[in-house]
Amino acid sequence: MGAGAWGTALANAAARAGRDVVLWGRDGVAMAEMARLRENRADLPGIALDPAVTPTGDLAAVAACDALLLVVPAQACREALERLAPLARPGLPVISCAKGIERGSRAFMSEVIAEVMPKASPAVLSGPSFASDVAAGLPTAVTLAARDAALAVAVTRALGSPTLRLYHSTDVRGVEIGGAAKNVLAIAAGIVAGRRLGASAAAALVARGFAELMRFGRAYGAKAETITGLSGLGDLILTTSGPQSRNFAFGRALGAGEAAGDKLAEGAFTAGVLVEMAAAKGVDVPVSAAVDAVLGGRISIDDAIEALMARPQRAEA
Ligand SMILES: NC(=O)C1=CN([C@@H]2O[C@H](COP(=O)(O)OP(=O)(O)OC[C@H]3O[C@@H](n4cnc5c(N)ncnc54)[C@H](OP(=O)(O)O)[C@@H]3O)[C@@H](O)[C@H]2O)C=CC1
Ligand SMILES: O=C(CO)COP(=O)(O)O
Repeated sequence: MGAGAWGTALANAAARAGRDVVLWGRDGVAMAEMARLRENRADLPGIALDPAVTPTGDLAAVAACDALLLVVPAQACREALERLAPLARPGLPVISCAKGIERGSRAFMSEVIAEVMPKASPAVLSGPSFASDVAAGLPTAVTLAARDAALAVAVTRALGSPTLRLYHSTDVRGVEIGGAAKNVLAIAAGIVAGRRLGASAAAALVARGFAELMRFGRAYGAKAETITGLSGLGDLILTTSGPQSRNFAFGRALGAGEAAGDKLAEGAFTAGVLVEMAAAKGVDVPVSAAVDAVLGGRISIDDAIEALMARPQRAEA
């Protein structure tokens, strides 16, 4: 469910793993066009759809599947699931591939799934993986987590291929936290690049960003090995590395004083709720808080940088 860049890339990846794939998008006309062209021209131009992928706007075709990959933006997951819920069978594995936390409810995606489809079996797929890389069949490794260990292994087997390697885990919360938080930190890394603060500042940002990701993860029950794994450190490295990341590109435009464009930057939606959740547990997340304050117009970029540098000296932790 979700026929954007990542949904289309995962459809191709699943087909490459030998699955028959239904790719559902909410715009029936666009899906008919995708079926005719055998390409997602808007979000993944130049990549042919695998013959085993069937684009559709018909939700009933989704409900008939053995497993569902939920690949709409985090803030849209609840609405998408509410449309599907009346048609879905009990026990349907629902694998969240979105990277974010729901605003207002402060719910992680597995919690949204459990609320809207209490009889489904939730799982989460996350890790360093640009849609264009996965769609092109470049070697990629991600984590698949489900509280039900057997489900995590089964999905790993169903989606794994010579170019997509999945590691299984039962640390659902840890995998969700890494995917959501790294987007906020990627915006910060982009701002550093856009402001031309230099390679040393960029490295310091990633290291201190990782420290706050660790603290936040610990407070919300993540395992340390998950935060240091593919879905945490791995994805943080990828998305803070350059403008192929939309979150980084969004931050870079902000830092350079340019218009940010209209591509999805999940970190802009997650920053505020992440900072609220950190405050609720007394966790210090200065980089994310600075991003949130800049996005909210409460501080200028230059003042935010100055404030980060002027924080009281402390032991490194
Ligand atoms: N792109 C990437 O490299 C990766 C992305 N992700 C994550 O995957 C998620 C989706 O990202 P991505 O595919 O790249 O984003 P895109 O912007 O490319 O696509 C989002 C898709 O979701 C659809 N959509 C939006 N709102 C709804 C809704 N309420 N109901 C149904 N469909 C909806 C959009 O439809 P419409 O066109 O009609 O608006 C669009 O097809 C994000 O959380 C992202 O962080 C994770 C890993 C890699
Ligand atoms: O999550 C991603 C790669 O793992 C994609 O990052 P962006 O959404 O910043 O492009």
